[in-house]
Amino acid sequence: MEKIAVAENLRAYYFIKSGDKTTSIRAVDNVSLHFFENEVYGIAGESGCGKSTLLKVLFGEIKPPLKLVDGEVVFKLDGEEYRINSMSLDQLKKIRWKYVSYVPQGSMSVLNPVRKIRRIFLDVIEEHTSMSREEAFSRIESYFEALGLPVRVLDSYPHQLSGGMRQRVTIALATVLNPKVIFADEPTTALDVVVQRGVIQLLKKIHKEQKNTLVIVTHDMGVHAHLATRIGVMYAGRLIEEAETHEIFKNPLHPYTRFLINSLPRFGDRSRKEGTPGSPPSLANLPSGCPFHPRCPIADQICMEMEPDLIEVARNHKVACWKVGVER
Ligand SMILES: Nc1ncnc2c1ncn2[C@@H]1O[C@H](COP(=O)(O)OP(=O)(O)OP(=O)(O)O)[C@@H](O)[C@H]1O
Repeated sequence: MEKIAVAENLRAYYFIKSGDKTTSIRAVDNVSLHFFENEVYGIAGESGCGKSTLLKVLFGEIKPPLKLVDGEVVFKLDGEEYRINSMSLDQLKKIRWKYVSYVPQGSMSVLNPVRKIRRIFLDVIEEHTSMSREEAFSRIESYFEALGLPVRVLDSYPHQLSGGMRQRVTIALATVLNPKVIFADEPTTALDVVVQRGVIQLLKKIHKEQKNTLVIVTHDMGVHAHLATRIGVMYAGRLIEEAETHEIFKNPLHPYTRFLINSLPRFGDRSRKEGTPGSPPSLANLPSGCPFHPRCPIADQICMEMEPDLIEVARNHKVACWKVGVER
């Protein structure tokens, strides 16, 4: 399988000024990963672990107070290399939508409230292709039909749609030009379970037909189980475990990953699920050693003192934990 994007040693911090003091929030800290062509890569972890920030860095959307302190992201698109963190906004615009697209958290932010949906699609197609207006209209309608979305939605304004339909329209918009890579940030959050299922089916359908790379951020391990080929688990701005999805669920090695999986409700099990005790640390003031140690049931002295590296402990299975192989 070919790699379509490689990120090395990413460090991205928010620098917050208050008086003459500047606090750095280390939202992404030394993250290296890659994505293959035609895979679904799931980024998991609780709220505040740095998932959305990582997605922004991967997409090249870095604005103050966020700053890329170290590392770079390289995409390989149609045989050309793109070092996106050193590209100008104009250069980035040329690859966005057509090659790399982004579904941000909250579907309203990308849908212009004063334009009908058809017009919003037309704007994107006209800006990024040389299609005639007629071709664009027919492309939009046939894409809606292919995705099983009602064509009448095209004549609505965003606020006239339900939250679930808006989210599906946002996903359709991000994929209408058949991009090679799609980044989706919490696409199912804040939707009820039935609507969530529709959004997951839509993402699956698009991925199956377009064979692009989908990178999906969600705290919901159930969504990852349904969609992802591989999963990277984030904690305190770091990648702490990465493996193929079936391996993560069958053999989770990091105690944090086990917590995430154990807190998933199981079919037919009505017992109350235990969440992970405690909450993630402040990224402005991390504990010493392994950042998970204050919440970890198996932490010992070394975990309090030294941070473990992310290492490959089995084929395609990486974990950052001192205790792996010592105690399960
Ligand atoms: N614009 C910002 N300015 C300052 N700090 C920020 C900003 N955006 C995010 N942060 C901080 O960066 C850290 C990581 O946030 P991020 O949104 O990346 O996490 P997340 O895992 O995606 O969580 P969520 O699902 O809640 O968005 C958090 O501590 C958050 O408070």
